[in-house]
Amino acid sequence: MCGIGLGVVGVAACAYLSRRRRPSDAESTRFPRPPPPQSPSATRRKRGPSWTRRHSALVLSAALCFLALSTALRAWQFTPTPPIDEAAQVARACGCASFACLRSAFATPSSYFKVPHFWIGGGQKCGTTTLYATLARHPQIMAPEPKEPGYFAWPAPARLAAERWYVRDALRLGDACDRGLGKVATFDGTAYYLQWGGPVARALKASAPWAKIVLVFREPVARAMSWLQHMAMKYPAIPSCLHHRPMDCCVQQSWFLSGVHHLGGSKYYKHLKDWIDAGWRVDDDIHVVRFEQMIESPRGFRDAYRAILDFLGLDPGPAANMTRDDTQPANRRSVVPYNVSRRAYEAMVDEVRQDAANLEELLGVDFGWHRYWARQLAQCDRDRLCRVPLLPPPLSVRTL
Ligand SMILES: Nc1ncnc2c1ncn2[C@@H]1O[C@H](COP(=O)(O)OS(=O)(=O)O)[C@@H](OP(=O)(O)O)[C@H]1O
Repeated sequence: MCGIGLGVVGVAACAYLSRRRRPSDAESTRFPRPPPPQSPSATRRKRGPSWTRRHSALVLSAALCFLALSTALRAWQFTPTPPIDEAAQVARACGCASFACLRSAFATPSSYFKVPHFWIGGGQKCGTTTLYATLARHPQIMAPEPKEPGYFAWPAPARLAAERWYVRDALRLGDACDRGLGKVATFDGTAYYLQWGGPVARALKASAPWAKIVLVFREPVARAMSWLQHMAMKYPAIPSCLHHRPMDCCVQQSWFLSGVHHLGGSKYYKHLKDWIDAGWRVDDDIHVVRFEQMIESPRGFRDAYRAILDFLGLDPGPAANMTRDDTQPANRRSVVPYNVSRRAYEAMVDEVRQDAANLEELLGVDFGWHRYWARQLAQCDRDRLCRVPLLPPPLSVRTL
C-alpha cells in the first residue's frame, strides 16, 4: 500500500514538474516578452540561465518519475495476496442446497475438490457400472446415490425443483462434509448425458463449471446391439423387437440405425461436438477411455483406471492394488456372439464409420475399430454369416 501511495505521489509530482508553464494573459500584459535578440552573443547571454533551469527541472522530474514508477511497480508485484481461508469456504459449502450457493462458496481458486468433482459417462453399455463400483471403493471418492441421477438431462423447471435433492441426497453433500468436504471427490455416474447433447452440456457448465468429465467409448456397433439386448432382458414387460424377432431383423430397422439410444447413440464425435461447443475442452476438462482397453485384461483395466485417477488428481495407489476380481464386469449380459447377415452388419458399420474416423482425428486416438470391422467383415464373407461378439477379443491399436 505504501509503495502504491508513494508511486501515486511521485507520478503527481512528476506531472507537476514537467508541465510547461504558460503565462496568463494578465501576466503577458504586465510583463511583455522581451524583444528578439539582436546578435548571437546577446542571444547566448540571454538564453543561458533559463535553458539550464528548464533542463535541470526536466532531468529532475524524469528521475522522480522513474523512481515513483519503479516503486509502484515493485509494490504491485510483491503485494502478497491474502491467504484463502479454505476452512471457511468448506464450512459455507457444507450448508448449501443449490448450485448458486456452491458456486459462491467455491468462488476463489482452491486446492480441494468441489462438488461434484467429476462426471463419468460416454453411453449406456460402456462399462460405467464397473467403473462406478471401482471408483466407489477409492478412499478419496464418495459415490452418488443412485449411480445415475440423470439430473442434468431434466428440463430446467424440474432441475430447479429437484436441486436440493440432487445436491444434498444424490451427490451426498452432507456425508461428504462429515468425511471432510474438499478431501473427498463426489461425482455423477449418468452414462447418457453425452447423447443428450447441448442442453445437458450447457446445464452442467452453468451449474458446475469446474467439473471434470470421463468418457468411456465402446466399439459403436457392439454398444448399440448390447443396449438393445439390455432393454429386452432387463425390462421384459416393455415391448422390444428382440422379444419376437432375431437380432438380425431388429438391427436393420430405421429406428435402430438412427435412434439416439441405439446406433445414433454410438456417434460419439457428433455428440462430443455439442459438448465442445458448450465450452468443455478435450484433455483439460475431458478424459477419454477406450472400453476395449478396460476389458482386454486386468492389466488393461488397471492402466485405464490409473490414467483416470491421474486426470482427476486423485491418489493412483488403489489402481496398483486391484485384484483380478476387482476388474471383472459388474453386469455382463453378452456371452455368445449374435448371428447377423453381412448386409445388416455392413449397414451398421457404414452408419458409424465416418463418425468414428472424425472422433479419432479430433482426439488423436486410435480406437482400432476400423481394423476390427474389416476383420469381422472378412469373417462374414468366409462363413457367409457374421458372428458378432459384443465383447470383442483384444483390438490392436497404434499410437497416433
Ligand atoms: N471389466 C469388464 N470386462 C468385460 N466387460 C465389461 C467389463 N466391465 C463392463 N463390461 C461390460 O460393460 C457393459 C455394461 O456397461 P454399463 O455398466 O455402462 O451398462 S449400463 O448402461 O449402466 O447398464 C456390459 O456389456 P454387455 O455384457 O454387453 O451387457 C459388461 O459386460
